[in-house]
Amino acid sequence: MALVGGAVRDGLLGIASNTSPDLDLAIEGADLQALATATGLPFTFHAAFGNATVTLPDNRTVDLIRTRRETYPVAGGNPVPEPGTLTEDLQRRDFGLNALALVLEPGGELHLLDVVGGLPDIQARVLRPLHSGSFHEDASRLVRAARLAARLDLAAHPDLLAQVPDALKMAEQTPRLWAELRLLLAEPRPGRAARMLETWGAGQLPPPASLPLLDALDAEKEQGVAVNFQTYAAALLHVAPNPADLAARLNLGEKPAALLARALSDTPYPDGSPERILRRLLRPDAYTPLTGRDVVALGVPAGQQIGAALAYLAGLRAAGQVQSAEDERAALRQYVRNLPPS
Ligand SMILES: Nc1ccn([C@@H]2O[C@H](COP(=O)(O)OP(=O)(O)OP(=O)(O)O)[C@@H](O)[C@H]2O)c(=O)n1
Ligand SMILES: [Mg+2]
Repeated sequence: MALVGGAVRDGLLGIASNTSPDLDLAIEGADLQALATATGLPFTFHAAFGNATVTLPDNRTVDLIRTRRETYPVAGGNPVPEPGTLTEDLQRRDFGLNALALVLEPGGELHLLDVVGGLPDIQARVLRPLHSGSFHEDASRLVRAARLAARLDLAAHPDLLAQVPDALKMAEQTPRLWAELRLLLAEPRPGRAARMLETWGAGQLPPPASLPLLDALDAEKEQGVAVNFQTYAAALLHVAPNPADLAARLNLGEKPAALLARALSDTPYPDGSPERILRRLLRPDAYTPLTGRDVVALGVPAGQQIGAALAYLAGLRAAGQVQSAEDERAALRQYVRNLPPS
């Protein structure tokens, strides 16, 4: 049994594992459904690969992985697994620094297994694919590389850069690439990850016009503003040539499009809300229209007249006759003067 993947990588890079809370355990020749059942914890079993994901009481997950070889009958599609040794399992992986294993011997002792020359990659902080067909077979690795490079301050090895055109060629027919692009939006700095892709010659994978927006959201985050996944996704949709198509590809659901519509509306939202964060970026000249309370303060009598006054303002706004809250106040003062005496 061996600990593999992100936890080993992050440990060797000296990064606290809270950036990668999920553990991957590779196990040779065992029935992982039986093993997961024996833990007494809730789990899901992935029959195609013989893997099981166990959920710990604190909600972290442990992936139990049956060690395997992989072949790609159709490039871009899912690999076909065959049972294999731990060594073979490490060799099928994406990058040198993700292919290290901390082996737990039956006697309890631990040792680090490096069958792909991953340790020098850790030292050089470099992302290196394990063979020259890596991105052709699985183009999603390009986006994984950008996510990791942005998160962990890693550089691209020349072997990676050489394969960028292969990944771009295969992008359309690699559903997993779009799933990784969705994950990119959940990274700590999605704008930085998108810029990595751009630097590597793959700036077209996210809609290119989105890069300044993603940068701006990263900058907000840097300032301590809470910018969530939905906000990044909405920004991406705003500039996508075909938003519905992109939302479907990235499996974004309805929420980001709905958030975008609210951000672009005139409805007031509290400071610091996703709607306001986006509105400030997408419509820098937008202002907060007057509300019922403002209207009462300006002398419109409570009751039905408030709705009528707000509708009057909405009409002016739609006609482009007011451009600021001050314009609205001025228009409303006029409106109040012209009200019939009650
Ligand atoms: N297309 C992929 C996806 C995953 N892996 C391997 O599976 C491991 C676990 O994958 P995942 O949990 O997605 O990524 P981590 O590297 O663990 O990074 P993190 O969880 O921190 O994002 C990776 O390290 C890598 O060895 C791979 O080789 N090719
Ligand atoms: Mg992981």
